[in-house]
Amino acid sequence: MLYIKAPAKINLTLDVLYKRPDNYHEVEMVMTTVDLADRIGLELRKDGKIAISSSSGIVPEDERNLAYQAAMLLKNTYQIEEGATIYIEKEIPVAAGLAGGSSDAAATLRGLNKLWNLNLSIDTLAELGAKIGSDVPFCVYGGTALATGRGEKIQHLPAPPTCWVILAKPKLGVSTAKIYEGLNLESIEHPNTKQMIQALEEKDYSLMCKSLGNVLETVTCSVYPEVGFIKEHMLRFGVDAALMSGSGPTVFGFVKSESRLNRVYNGLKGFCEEVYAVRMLGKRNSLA
Ligand SMILES: C[C@@](CO)(OP(=O)(O)O)[C@H](O)COP(=O)(O)OP(=O)(O)OC[C@H]1O[C@@H](n2ccc(N)nc2=O)[C@H](O)[C@@H]1O
Ligand SMILES: Nc1ncnc2c1ncn2[C@@H]1O[C@H](COP(=O)(O)OP(=O)(O)O)[C@@H](O)[C@H]1O
Repeated sequence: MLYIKAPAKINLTLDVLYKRPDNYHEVEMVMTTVDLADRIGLELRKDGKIAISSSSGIVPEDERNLAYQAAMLLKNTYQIEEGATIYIEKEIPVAAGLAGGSSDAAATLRGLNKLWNLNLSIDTLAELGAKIGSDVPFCVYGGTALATGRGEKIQHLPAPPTCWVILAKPKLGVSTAKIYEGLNLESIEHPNTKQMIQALEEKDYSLMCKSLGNVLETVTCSVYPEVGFIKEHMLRFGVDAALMSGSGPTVFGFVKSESRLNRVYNGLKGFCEEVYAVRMLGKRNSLA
């Protein structure tokens, strides 16, 4: 069995520039991977079938699964006769703004590239990934990047300064499409993407904290007040900065010291079931 790690992402910034004629939004986002990851196991099948099984209980195990779509895309594009059984050990909360499905699809592309001896470059895998979802190309590369277009154009950036990341997910799932739809383009408060990039280049922790911003946050908070409630409490318990990731509902916060990490973690655990304390990953994925 071949195992591939599929890490979650967080959005350090998420800006929307305009709505495109194809109904996607033109975005500008700084994204980075964190050490909260699904594990994808891949096994060769001689019968040509793609089969999915998952530890989650809630993600679909058929053609709706993004890992299944990734496998079929590779199989059809390169006329592969072999198949694969794909085991998904789910650690990343589902529909949480952490790109769990996209990361599973990206890991499947990287893994099957090896299992089926395709020798495709990472850029080719990222290009294919864009056909599955806007976040898949970033997840193919991992690390830290500026994503533009509908999210599929990737420019690599330096890793963020080291710190702890606390993630808290209220008990609800969010539809990304609905949140983008709810955005009022006239009243957007744009984050300072350039300043965030400068913070990464200079490894300036406090500038990174100051530059966090996500235009979807107010939309999700107005539909789900729990998200704002969690963010408020995270800040009150002592994180240096906090923000909702992607379309939500997960909120992340940064701290430097382990003692503060414990205080925030324990405080949040009092009323939120799903809380994680992880490190940024920093490093980009290599080919499997
Ligand atoms: C908001 C973000 C931020 O990283 O992440 P999540 O909250 O999903 O993790 C992404 O833009 C989500 O990317 P992803 O989840 O891959 O989206 P897709 O499957 O491509 O699109 C789902 C739907 O979201 C809307 N969408 C997505 C991307 C984009 N740039 N503009 C959009 O309007 C469209 O309505 C689309 O039909
Ligand atoms: N491998 C997968 N893991 C998680 N969700 C998946 C997967 N494949 C398809 N999905 C579907 O994709 C939707 C979004 O899930 P996910 O990628 O976890 O969230 P987000 O887009 O908020 O980051 C869910 O409704 C889920 O049913």
